[in-house]
Amino acid sequence: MKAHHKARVPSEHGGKLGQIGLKSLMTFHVVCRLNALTRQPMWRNLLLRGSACLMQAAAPKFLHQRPFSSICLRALTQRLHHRPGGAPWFQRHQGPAFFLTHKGVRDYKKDAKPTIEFPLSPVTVTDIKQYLRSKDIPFHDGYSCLHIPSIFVDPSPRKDSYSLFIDKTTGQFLCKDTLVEGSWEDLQDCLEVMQKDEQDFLSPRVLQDYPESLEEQEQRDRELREVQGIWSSSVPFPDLPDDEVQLIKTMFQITKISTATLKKFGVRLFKPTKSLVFPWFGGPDSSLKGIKLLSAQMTSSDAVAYNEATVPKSSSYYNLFGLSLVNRMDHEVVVTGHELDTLAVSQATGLPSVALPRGVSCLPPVLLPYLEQFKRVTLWLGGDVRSWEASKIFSRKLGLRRCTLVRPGEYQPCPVEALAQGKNLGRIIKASIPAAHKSIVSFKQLREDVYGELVNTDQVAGVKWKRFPELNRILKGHRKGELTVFTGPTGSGKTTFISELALDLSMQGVNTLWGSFEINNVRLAKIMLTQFAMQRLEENLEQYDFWADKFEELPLYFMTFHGQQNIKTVLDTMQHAVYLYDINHVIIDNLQFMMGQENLSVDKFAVQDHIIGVFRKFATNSSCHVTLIIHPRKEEDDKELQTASIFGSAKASQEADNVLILQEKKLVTCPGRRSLQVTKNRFDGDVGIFPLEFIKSSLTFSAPTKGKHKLRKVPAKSENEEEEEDALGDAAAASKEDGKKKEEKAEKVTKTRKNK
Ligand SMILES: Nc1ncnc2c1ncn2[C@@H]1O[C@H](COP(=O)(O)OP(=O)(O)OP(=O)(O)O)[C@@H](O)[C@H]1O
Repeated sequence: MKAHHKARVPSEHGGKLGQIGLKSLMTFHVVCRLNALTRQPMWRNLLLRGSACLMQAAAPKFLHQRPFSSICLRALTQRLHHRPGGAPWFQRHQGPAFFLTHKGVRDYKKDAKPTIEFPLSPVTVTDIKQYLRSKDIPFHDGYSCLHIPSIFVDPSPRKDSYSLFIDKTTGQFLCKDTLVEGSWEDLQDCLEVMQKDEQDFLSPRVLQDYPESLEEQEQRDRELREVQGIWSSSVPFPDLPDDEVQLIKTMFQITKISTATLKKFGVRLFKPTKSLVFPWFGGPDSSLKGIKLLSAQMTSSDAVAYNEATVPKSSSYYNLFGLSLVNRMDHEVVVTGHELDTLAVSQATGLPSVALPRGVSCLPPVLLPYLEQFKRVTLWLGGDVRSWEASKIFSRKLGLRRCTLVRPGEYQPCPVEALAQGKNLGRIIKASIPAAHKSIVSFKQLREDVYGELVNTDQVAGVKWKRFPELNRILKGHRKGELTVFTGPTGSGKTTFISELALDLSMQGVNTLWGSFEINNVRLAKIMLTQFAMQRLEENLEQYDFWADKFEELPLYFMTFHGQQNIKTVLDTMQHAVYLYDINHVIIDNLQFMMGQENLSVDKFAVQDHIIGVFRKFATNSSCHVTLIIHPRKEEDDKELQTASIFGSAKASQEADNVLILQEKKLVTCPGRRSLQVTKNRFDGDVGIFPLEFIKSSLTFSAPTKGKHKLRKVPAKSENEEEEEDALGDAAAASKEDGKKKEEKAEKVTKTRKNK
């Protein structure tokens, strides 16, 4: 059971399910409108407003280079399978609009891809409250939302129902009675219309009843059929023969979960793939909105590895599993990171429990209204450091004062494991610690944290790169809350390298936000997709859809800024993305382009220092890693870059936790020889350098193995070059122990060579 949590991360592309017969499920790509906990889309015409934009990799405009307005801000949260030759996304959204008549024409679109706006000037909770007061609208100040009486239901029969929730951070609203939702501006519009026409309420039909396009309808129907098809051919546990139930329970290592619990939560078995089926019931009629399938597989170390797949796809699967069993009067809930954990908590404690749809990777704000009723929320997301970090971040969204956290550890694994080990789950929950912490703490309060860091050193060191083992040896991993400064000579491949570095992390579930100020997002996507597919897709166009579909699955988001930007706008957008998508890594490429050229002539160092300070603060406060690409000072042809070569004052390297330099060996006759040098590593001090081999066809930099590297350099190199490369190779291999020494050796060799 050790690998239990690691195993929970859904396999990159659906894993086993895809291979063993659920092909249609895995390749099922639709434009869907089934975010049915909340979805009755009422989206304002996004193209009317906005400046900058967040965009997910899934957006077809991103992948297919369609013309689009650069002024909209949208985060596409739905899957979209768009084939070249198909109708461009923007055409599909020219569907019928509904017009409200005040202030001229205002159109509401039935948008098949719900988009989340980032307002020009972000709304604050004070603005919302002031506005509500000015309109004489009573409100309750909730944890994450303000609650007001719904304007979409007749107020006369249900006077005290505060069923409309306004997100305090974004202003996004949801009426839980009718499932009408929209932006803060949408709500203001509705209120204005209502008051102008002296109405007590608006019919939700006004905002919902307009036809969707044929294509949208077909896709939706297809998806529903898929959900219903799988559901109806799945068997409820009580209907299965005992020996089969036992077999399945053993397979999933849930022998302690009773059949009664599985029945209570409506879990079924899909026999063709031996998958557990978790239903998503939602909407006012509690109908079936989607399903999650979970398959289990034994690993070589006798642990169980889980693979999961959802319909609709994970980016629009908004099921808080267990919510349908929660009573309106329940004031306490245990939030888990997995459906099986929710079964375990419920069975062992009788407490209401819900599971997050995408585990520890994110808590979408769209779910927050459903958690408002709880006065106490216990977050027990798993048994590893990642779950612990996620619970701290999620508790901020949920409101610190009502949250308590179960600290993972040897004696407190994830709930289903705790149940298997015969632990007292009720006691563990009772012992959970308050999320709100005072700013002055004693060692007594810290000692558990310190102990946790000592026993989980590997997890604390962060996410390991799969393509850059040498970097793992030096930096130990990619950690939240750090600032990395990356530099290298002009045109040396900084963007290309960081693109692969970030891609590697996002393939391991690190939610990533790109701010590419120099090259446009289509070019960037092309580079990343090529690196992802590890081949020239130009020559294999028939494979494009295959790779694009997989690429869409990555938690990658892009700001659509280009060229000079106001730092506050950039920062607001980053903050917004962190709230919406639990971003863990932001890449700014590059500082000089973002600052713009005109600034450089004023007090460029002061401006740069200010910006670096702002990013540093953001990284720390948002527990988010920021990678900042900075152009070097004027490069000298015959000199390697040093930390001091970073453009500006010393602030960049002082503030940074990590300083990385892409070195280009100018004197080496063979072009393209690059190496990556780590000159600062605040985590454990190890520094070092290792060679990179650029593979042009795949645009990848993945470091060659030492043997391979040596083999390659044999024929056409001079003695000195060989000597130098040996030094670099050795430095890489031994960087764990004595990175500094080897680096010196490499430098010495280079210097000797130059002097000659
Ligand atoms: N090691 C390499 N050898 C040869 N060509 C490379 C190498 N790395 C990247 N390139 C190519 O060099 C070009 C410039 O790369 P890239 O834009 O990543 O550099 P950069 O350092 O970010 O540039 P800039 O200084 O303009 O920001 C691209 O066409 C890329 O494919």
